[in-house]
Amino acid sequence: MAQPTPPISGPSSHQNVTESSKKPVVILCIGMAGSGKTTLMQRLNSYLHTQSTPPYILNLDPAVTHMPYTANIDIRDTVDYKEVMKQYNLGPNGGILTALNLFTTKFDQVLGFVEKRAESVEYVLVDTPGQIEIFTWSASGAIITDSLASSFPTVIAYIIDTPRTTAPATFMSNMLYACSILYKTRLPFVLVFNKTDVEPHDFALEWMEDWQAFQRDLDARGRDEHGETSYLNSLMGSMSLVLEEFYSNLRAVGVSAMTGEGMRAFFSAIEEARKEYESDYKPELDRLTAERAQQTESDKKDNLARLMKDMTVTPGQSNPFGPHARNEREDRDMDEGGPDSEEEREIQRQEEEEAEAENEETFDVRDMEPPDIMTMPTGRTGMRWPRPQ
Ligand SMILES: Nc1nc2c(ncn2[C@@H]2O[C@H](COP(=O)(O)OP(=O)(O)OP(=O)(O)O)[C@@H](O)[C@H]2O)c(=O)[nH]1
Repeated sequence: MAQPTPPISGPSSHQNVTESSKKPVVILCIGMAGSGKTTLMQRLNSYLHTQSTPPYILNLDPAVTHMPYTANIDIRDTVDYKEVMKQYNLGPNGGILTALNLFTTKFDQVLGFVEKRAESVEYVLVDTPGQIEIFTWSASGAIITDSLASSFPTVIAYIIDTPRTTAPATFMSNMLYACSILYKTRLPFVLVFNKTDVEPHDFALEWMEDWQAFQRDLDARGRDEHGETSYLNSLMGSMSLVLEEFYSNLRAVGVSAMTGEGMRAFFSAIEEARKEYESDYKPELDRLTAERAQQTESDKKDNLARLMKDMTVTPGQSNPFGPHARNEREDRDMDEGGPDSEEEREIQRQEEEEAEAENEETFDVRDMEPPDIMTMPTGRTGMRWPRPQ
């Protein structure tokens, strides 16, 4: 497991930034309901203020009733999820999801605002809906995550309620969920064991580092009356072995949103995750973008080739443009200085004569002196102008 070392000083000390790392790091706070996302957001916000690097804050939870910090952009200012529930006849989860969908349609504008502040902020904090699956398994959640990740170094902070994860089964469920989010987003990941003021997270670190320790604790708690391990325990034991690989790619930190403990370790882990974004995620993103651009270019060429082929007629086929495709004929006429058959030349001559005659008439009429109405002779018709030829 990747263990961050506490930094010498706070986040403002990251002076040796490269050109690309000048962009703010987006920290997406994701976690089960009640894990402490909102409280942690408040703690991170106040910590960053003490470090003189106030963050830019986005709130994507339309149902949050009490927010102990002020968000720069708040979904609740755009969509009222209760009104959405009423209008669309939805339950609370449907209302939250629809509100998020509606907000996502304007997310390019949100990105624009964040980009405007990119030079002046180091961190963008994003709070997500309490119902974790609304964000992690919805199309709008994926669009928001991808949009942020394609514009800024983006890191997932997966927040875990430590006191409620001491049971091996709960721990395993939580880790499997984290694993699914990691594989879905492929973004750098930090496991944040929150509420360490109530329960230190050492047990979790031990379970993650040593699957046998997990197995031991599992066995100690989960034997039946005959002293045998249950099927579920064997399954979890096997899974912990499988998850070793997953753990080895993670950073885990313990924090207390309540007391502020662990903030330096948290930002140190975020900095490592940012580097991982630059070294792993960004090149892959650039490669995919280049690949897509190349694909679009080759699609364009294919379409053009197909179009040209469609316009070229084979003998016996009718062609609305005559014996040659229209553009081909025009090109040929221009290249060769005009039509080559006697008939075509005659047609062209007639056309030129007609055009000339027309021009002359127009010229005559336009260039004549306007008549003096008073001296104009009037005849039976009263009109002698223009002068008859
Ligand atoms: N002791 C302790 N309590 C905490 C800590 N962080 C959060 N809490 C408490 O946990 C409860 C849930 O915290 P929230 O911040 O509302 O959690 P949330 O994940 O935003 O909740 P949802 O909005 O429902 O998803 C609150 O009662 C907090 O006071 C912590 O570090 N230590």
